Parts: sequence; structure tokens; C-alpha cells
Amino acid sequence: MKLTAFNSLNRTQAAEVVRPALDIPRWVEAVVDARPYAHHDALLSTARTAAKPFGAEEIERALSHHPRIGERAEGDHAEAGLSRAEQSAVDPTDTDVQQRLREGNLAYEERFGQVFLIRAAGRSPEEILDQLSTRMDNDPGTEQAVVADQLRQIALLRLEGLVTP
Ligand SMILES: NC(=O)NC1=NC(=O)NC1=O
Repeated sequence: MKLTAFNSLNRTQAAEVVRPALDIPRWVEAVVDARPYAHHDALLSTARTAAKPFGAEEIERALSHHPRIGERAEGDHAEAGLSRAEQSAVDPTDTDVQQRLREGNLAYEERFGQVFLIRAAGRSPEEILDQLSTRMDNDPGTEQAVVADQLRQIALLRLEGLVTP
């Protein structure tokens, strides 16, 4: 949707447009309530500012919307489509990659108690697998900051596609 159209929606409609980017109510409201935006950069900078910091419960809520890397999001709602597109470099028929992702995801979840989240767009399976093993060495506090940053990157990338200049 164009920025001008986004500016003219009512609050409820505008919230529905941006929610697939990041389902954190405080963030959605901040982005919606700063309208009208004079230009696209103002939208992105508001979204970036509102996405820092995230509280632990906000991260937990947002993570619940992300399928595991390698598991294709089901459904035809906006978020599932975005997730499938972001993970398009991960070939579901590559059994070696799938196996390594499955094992890596499980090990990560056992250690950190939450899904492994990475901004997958633009990354090869090898890069994702490399991040998955590298981040296993993080302590929980460090890893939580990394997860928050990945959430921010995904949110901004999605927002750029949902509301265009
Ligand atoms: N577990 C994940 O990292 N999921 C995802 N990363 C993305 O960039 N999109 C997703 O759905």
C-alpha cells in the first residue's frame, strides 16, 4: 500500500496493515499513531525507534508468530506469506540442510527455551546454519539482544514491503 493511502486509513485499518510486520501492540500503535507521515523515511525511523528496546514479554509474543527456520508457515494470511518468502532460499527438498536445521533448531530451543530467530531474507542456508551454531555459544543475555535485533530487522524489512513510498 502507498504511504498516502496508509496515512488516510482509520486507526484499526492502519493497525491491520502493519501488524504482520511485528505483532507487538505497543509497536503497532506507535507506528499507527505517528501518522500522517510526510515521507517514507519518517515511517521507517519511527518504526526503528519504537522497536528499541523490546521487553522480554514483547519478544516472547513476537517469537510465537515465527515458524522454525526450515518449517514452512502454513496458511494464507499475510504473515505466513511473508515468512515463506523470507525463507525461500531454504530449499525444503534439500534433505541435508533440512536435517541440519532440524537438529540445530532443537539444540537451540533446548538451550534457550525459545525458537531460533534470524532475519532469513537475503541469507543462504549455509549462513543461517552458521549463525545457528555460532549463536549457541552466546550467554542468554547476549542472545536475547541478538534476537531483539533480528526481530527489528524482520519488522523493518516487512514494513518496507507493506507500506511503500
Ligand atoms: N524462525 C525464524 O527465524 N523465522 C523467520 N525468520 C524470518 O526472516 N522470517 C521468519 O519467519
